[in-house]
Amino acid sequence: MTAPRFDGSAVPVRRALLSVSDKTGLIELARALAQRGVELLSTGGTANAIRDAGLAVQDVSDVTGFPEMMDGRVKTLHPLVHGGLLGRAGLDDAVMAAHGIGKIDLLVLNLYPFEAVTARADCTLADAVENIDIGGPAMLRSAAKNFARVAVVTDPSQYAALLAELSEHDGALSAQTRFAWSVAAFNRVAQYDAAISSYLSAITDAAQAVPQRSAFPQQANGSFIKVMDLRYGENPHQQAAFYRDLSPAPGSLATFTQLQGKELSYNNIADSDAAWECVRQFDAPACVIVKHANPCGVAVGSGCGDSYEAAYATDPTSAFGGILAFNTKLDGATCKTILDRQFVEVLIAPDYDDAALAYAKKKANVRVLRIPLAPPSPGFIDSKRVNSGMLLQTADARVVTRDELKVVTKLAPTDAQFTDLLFAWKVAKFVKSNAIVYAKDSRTIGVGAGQMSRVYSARIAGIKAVDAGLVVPGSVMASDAFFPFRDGIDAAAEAGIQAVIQPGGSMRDAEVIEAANEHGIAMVFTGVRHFRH
Ligand SMILES: NC(=O)c1ncn([C@@H]2O[C@H](COP(=O)(O)O)[C@@H](O)[C@H]2O)c1NC=O
Repeated sequence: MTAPRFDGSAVPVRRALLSVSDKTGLIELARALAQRGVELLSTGGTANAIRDAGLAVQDVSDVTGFPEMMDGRVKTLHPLVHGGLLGRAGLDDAVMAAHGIGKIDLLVLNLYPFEAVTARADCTLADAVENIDIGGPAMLRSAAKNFARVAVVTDPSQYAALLAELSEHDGALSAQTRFAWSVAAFNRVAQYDAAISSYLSAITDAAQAVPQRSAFPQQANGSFIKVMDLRYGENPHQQAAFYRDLSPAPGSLATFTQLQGKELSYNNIADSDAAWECVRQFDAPACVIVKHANPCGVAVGSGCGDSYEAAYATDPTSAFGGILAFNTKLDGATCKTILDRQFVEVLIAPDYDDAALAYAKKKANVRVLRIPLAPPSPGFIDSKRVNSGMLLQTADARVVTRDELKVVTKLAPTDAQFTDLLFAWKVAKFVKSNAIVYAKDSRTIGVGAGQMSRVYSARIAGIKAVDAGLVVPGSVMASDAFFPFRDGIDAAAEAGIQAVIQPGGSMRDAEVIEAANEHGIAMVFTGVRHFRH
C-alpha cells in the first residue's frame, strides 16, 4: 500500500490511550511504550492492570473530571477524550489549547466481547446488551477518522508490529501504517455492528431470558475477508476475488494452505469445495475426483492408493484436469501414480508425507492444498446469490442411516448391497441434479449428472460405465430425487442394476415399485431428497 495523499510524514507518539477488554499482551505493550517515554492514559480495568504491573498511568476519569459511571456505560464519552483523538494537526491546535484538550497520538483499544458472549448457547439478552460496546467504537471511529495524525490498533496481534514500527521510526508511526490501521479499525467496527445487528434482528421472542432466534435474521449482515484476487472469474473476461468468512469453520475449504503450484483460479476454488465437502463425509479412506463441480469418480478403500485407483477407473476421460481430494494423508507412492498418469488441477488432502511433497515438486504447476480435517460444523448456512438477491438455507447436512431405509420391493437388498446403496447415496448428494450414481464395492461405476431429465442421467451413468470398461450388472443405483415414471427403473434394469436407493414420494411410486419388482430389483426409500442445483 502506498502512503495516502496528506502530509504523509511519520508522527511521533507521545501520549497513548489504552482501553482493552482483551488484556493479552497489554502489560508488555504498556511497558515498552513507557520505556519510550510515552505518557499512558487508560480506563478503569485497563488502568488497574497497568498500575498493578508497577507502571505509571493516568485515569481517563482524572482527565475528564467525570467518574466512570453506569457500570462502565459511560467512561470515555467526553470532549476531552474525543477532542484529543479528533483534533487536526495545525488546524485545531488553538481550539484544543483553548479548551485544555491534550492530543492523543495512539489509541490501543479492543471492544467488549459481544461476538464471543452471544456465541454461548446460554447467553441472555441482558448479557448481550451489556456487551454492546458504545464508547469503544466511538473512540475507534474518532481515531481512525483522524489517521492523518493518530494511530489506532484494535487487536493484540498488532502490538508486535506497533513496537517494531516505533523502533524503526524513532518513536513515530508512518503515514502508511496509520492509514492501514485506520482501515482495519473501520473494518472492525463494521464487523462489530454487523454482529450486533444480526444478533438482535434474529430474535423472534425477546420475552425469554435466553431469547429465541431465527437462523434467518430480518437483515442479513456478513463480513468477508479477501483471501486473494483471482486472475479472472468463471471466464477470462470476468474479474474475480476469493473471500472467506470472518471465522471460517474448522475443516472448511477456506482454511486451506497452498503448499505449491500455480495461483488458484475461480473454478479451482469452486470445484475444490465440491470435492473436499464430498470426501470429508467418509470415515474410511476415500478419494473424490471432481470435474466441473461434479464428482466423476469416488471410492472408499483401505488407503489413499486403492481409493484413488478405483475413483480414477470410473471415468478416466473426465478425471483429466480434475480436482482430487483425499480424506487421509497422501503418500509418496500414490502421489507419484497420480502425477505420472494424469493432468491434475488441484490436489487436496489433510496432510502429505515427505515423499509426496517431494514428488509433487516435480510438477511445480500442480496446486497442492492442505486442509486440516474437522467434522462438518452444525448450523452452517449455505448461500447463493441471484441478481440483487440472496438465497439462504441451512446446509444439506442430512445423513441417512441404514435403519431409516424402507424396503419397498418384494426383494430386499443384501448386506453388501445396503453398504453400496448408502455409499452411492452419499455420492449422489454431491452430484448436480438430476443425479444418478451407479456403484459397486464402495466405488462409483458411473455418474450421470446435471441432466434435465432423470432417465437421461440414468442412461448417461450406464454409457459412461460401459465406456470405462466397467461392469454394470450387479451394481446399485442412487437417485437424488424420486422417479416420476418407471422409465428410470427400466433403464437401470437394462443396464443390469440390482438395487436402487431413492427418496420415494412420487405420485407414481406404485408404478415405479412395480417396475422394480418386475425386473427383480430391490429398492429402498430414504424419505429424504438431495437436490443440488
Ligand atoms: N462507555 C464508554 O465510554 C467506554 N469507553 C471505553 N469502553 C470500553 O471499555 C473496555 C475497557 O474497559 P476497562 O479498561 O475498564 O477494562 C474497552 O473494551 C472499551 O472499548 C467503554 N465501554 C462501553 O461502552
